[in-house]
Amino acid sequence: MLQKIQATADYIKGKVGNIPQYAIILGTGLGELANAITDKKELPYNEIPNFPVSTVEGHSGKLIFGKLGDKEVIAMQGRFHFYEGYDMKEVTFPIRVFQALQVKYLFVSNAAGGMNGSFDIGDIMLIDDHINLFPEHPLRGKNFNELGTRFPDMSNAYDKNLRLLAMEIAKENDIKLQHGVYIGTSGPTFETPAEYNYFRIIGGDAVGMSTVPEVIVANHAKMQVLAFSIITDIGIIGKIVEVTHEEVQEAAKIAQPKMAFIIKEVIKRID
Ligand SMILES: Nc1nc2ncn(CCNC(CO)CO)c2c(=O)[nH]1
Repeated sequence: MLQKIQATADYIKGKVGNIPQYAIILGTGLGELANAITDKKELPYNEIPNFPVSTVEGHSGKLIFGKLGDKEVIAMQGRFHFYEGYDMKEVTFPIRVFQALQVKYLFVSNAAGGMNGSFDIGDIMLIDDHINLFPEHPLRGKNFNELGTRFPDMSNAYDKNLRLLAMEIAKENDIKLQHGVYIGTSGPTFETPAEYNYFRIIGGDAVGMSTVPEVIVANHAKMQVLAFSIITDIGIIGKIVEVTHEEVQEAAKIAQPKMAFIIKEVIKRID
């Protein structure tokens, strides 16, 4: 695995030269932030050795290098999901490549179902913490000490200082910013009413099918992580809420400019 990671990192370095320390994962319907990147260089996933290929509508499948404001960034336009059939090492392979490229900060976005009654569709939820309900763990198996420790600490998986900065920026710019716990599930089915109630009872504020594996590996790699969910539908305990991928994409599009602004401002103010 280490050879594959290094070969992919070397390929990317050969293609784009200097490597930024900021990486962004753009989730469903969240391509807006990519439009804000200037001096772009794009690498389609299918041209990058060892990279999986995204199969989900709304996940175009390319690495974008460029500037967000005056900071160099790497953006993943399209991510890999466990439900597509990739194993957790494949789902998180891009994070290992970012680690090999010396990326220090990972910004993650996703579309998620709201479970907190105070949320509205289109809200942005700053992720404070997660509950991992995936059936497979990205760190299961042999641990490579050069990648990280066997038993990583997860007490600050969503970096507190970055979260405080994001909240400060949202307040300064009158952007409503919810916050809460993200529940990561395998999908591809949306949750049943009983699962929905279970997720809420165990402390979830939003539910989705991504983010948790990437954040675990990013913490293993000692990256600082900041993550947001765009709330695309709101379930209410006891009320059946029908969800479609099209509605998810539509709702995400509405909220993404605000999320893009916050991430851009956070990157601008770091260091
Ligand atoms: N209720 C609910 N609403 C959601 N909106 C987005 N997602 C994340 C899943 N996203 C999939 C399907 O849109 C595409 O990756 C979910 C979810 O899992 N549950």
